[in-house]
Amino acid sequence: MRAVWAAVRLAWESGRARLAAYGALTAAGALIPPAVAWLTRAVLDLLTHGAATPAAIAWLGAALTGCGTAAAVLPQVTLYLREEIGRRVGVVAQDRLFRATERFAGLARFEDPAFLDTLRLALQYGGATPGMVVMAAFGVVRSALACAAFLGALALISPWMAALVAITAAPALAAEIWLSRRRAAMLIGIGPNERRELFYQDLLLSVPAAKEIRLFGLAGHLRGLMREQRTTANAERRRADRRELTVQGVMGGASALLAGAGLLWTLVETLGGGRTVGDISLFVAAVAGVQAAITGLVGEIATIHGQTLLFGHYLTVLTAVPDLPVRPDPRPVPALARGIEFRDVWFRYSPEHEWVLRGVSFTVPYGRSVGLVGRNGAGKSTVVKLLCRMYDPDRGSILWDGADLRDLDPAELRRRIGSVFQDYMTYDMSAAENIGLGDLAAMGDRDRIAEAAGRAGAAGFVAALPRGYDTLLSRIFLDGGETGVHLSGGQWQRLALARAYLRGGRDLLILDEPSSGLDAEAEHEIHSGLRRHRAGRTNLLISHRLGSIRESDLIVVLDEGQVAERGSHDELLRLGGLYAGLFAIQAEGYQVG
Ligand SMILES: Nc1ncnc2c1ncn2[C@@H]1O[C@H](COP(=O)(O)OP(=O)(O)OP(=O)(O)O)[C@@H](O)[C@H]1O
Repeated sequence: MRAVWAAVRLAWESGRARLAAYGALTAAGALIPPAVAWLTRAVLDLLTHGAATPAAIAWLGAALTGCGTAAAVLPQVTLYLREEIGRRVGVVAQDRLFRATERFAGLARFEDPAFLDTLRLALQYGGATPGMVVMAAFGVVRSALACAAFLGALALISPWMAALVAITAAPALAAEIWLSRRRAAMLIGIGPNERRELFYQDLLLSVPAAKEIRLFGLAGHLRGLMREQRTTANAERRRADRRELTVQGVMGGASALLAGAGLLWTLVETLGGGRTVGDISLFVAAVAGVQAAITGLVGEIATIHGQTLLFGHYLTVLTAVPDLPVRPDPRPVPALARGIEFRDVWFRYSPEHEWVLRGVSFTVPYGRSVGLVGRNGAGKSTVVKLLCRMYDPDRGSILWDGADLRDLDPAELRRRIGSVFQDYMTYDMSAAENIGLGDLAAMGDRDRIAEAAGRAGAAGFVAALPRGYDTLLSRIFLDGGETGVHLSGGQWQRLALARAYLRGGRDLLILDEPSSGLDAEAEHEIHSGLRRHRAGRTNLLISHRLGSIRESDLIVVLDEGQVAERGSHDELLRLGGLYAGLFAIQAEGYQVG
């Protein structure tokens, strides 16, 4: 009932007048068939008893014509309203769902397969279900009204028959509810298969994957995996369809037999003189009408039941507790004055995973540049994600001028940080938008965007694009009928850097492998720029290119989730440990002969 109520409220909030009009027209539509049956009976009885006056026939004819016209027009109007209500509810439901996902300040929810299944079902059914539930609820009212009107008419002729028809509806209702519960369980059960099928579909059509798929000849293999998921899901759907076919077939057959028996009985009674021709006409219409109404009623109730089970996933997402606890009265995030400290930080991505950070402690002092180095998988990017509070440490704390990040509002914290992530985004948007997304306030400020591009070494190639900053950087969309431009990896990386530069005077700049895709000349240029930009700014630079790290005020060496060494470049070389070893290997690689 909670889900039904939530769905109705959603529809109501999406447009009250439309919903009220739909309700009124539905009720009117429900009463037309019984009215027609009753009027037909009156016409037949007047004619067969020879008591018809022209005036009476004219009134009855006019009433029948009115009913016929309404019966012809109302379905079109209600259909339009139904579609319109569905569209409007869909917009509101989608908006609320995505707003709800914005409450997940961290990343953990999006890495939880069970939650992703729920999210997919919420997306799939959240928009359509409220409309369907409300329509079905109106359908219940319409069918109940029609049923009551026909049963009333039938009861006037034969109370026993009316009672019998009403009683036989109970098993049909129970059977339909059972079926709808099974169907909802089936749809939930095949959710993971459908999500995997979508994954293979996306992969097969994805531009970044296209090269490897073609070169390695993976298309057939992936298509097979996709079909496997569809076949598994289809087997479940087929089982549900067959179950419904059997149950509904038995129920339908039973009601047809009942109707036949009732008709026979009335005909026998008519032969004995107990009934009029009008009675027979009303009886036939009433039995058909009651059965249709009960079938409708049962179907609508089953729809409500099944849809609300699925709508439960939408409500689960809407009411899910945030993944990162945010204090109701978070402390303000002051401008950084002393520095950021990792204090004995332990972290793993979930209780099933190994520890990634094991007692990490170091400080990024205010105004200083810190380099973070280590082998692949040492935990460097994890440090970055924790700094941006995408996750909370399991033990220990990260302190912003002494304040635990857990006590700060993540959104406010992030406003103070500029960052280039290792897996930076490439947006299928214009060059200006690709930079402007770094600071929405500067999106319309072409001077600031151009300045950030200049500092990231992107101004030259952006200016050479067909429409400069307005060039669409995408080959998957058209821009005014023209295809966009495809950038090279290094060019994209410069735009990501420009995005970070656009955030300008943030308190902390984080650069995770900002030059990994650049050629030697560009890397030199970017690092000269970075050196100037980093000077006097609090920043953390991660790079495997130790040449770019060496000028950091402090270098922290991570090894298997622990701080193995720390010091300046010269100190670490003198130490002769991991850093010195890695540096020597790289330096050796640049020696000739
Ligand atoms: N989202 C995640 N879920 C589970 N495990 C993860 C996730 N991200 C990273 N890991 C694991 O955490 C460990 C550290 O990864 P991290 O990306 O921090 O390493 P890194 O030092 O940045 O490596 P690289 O130099 O290769 O970029 C790895 O073992 C990785 O498998």
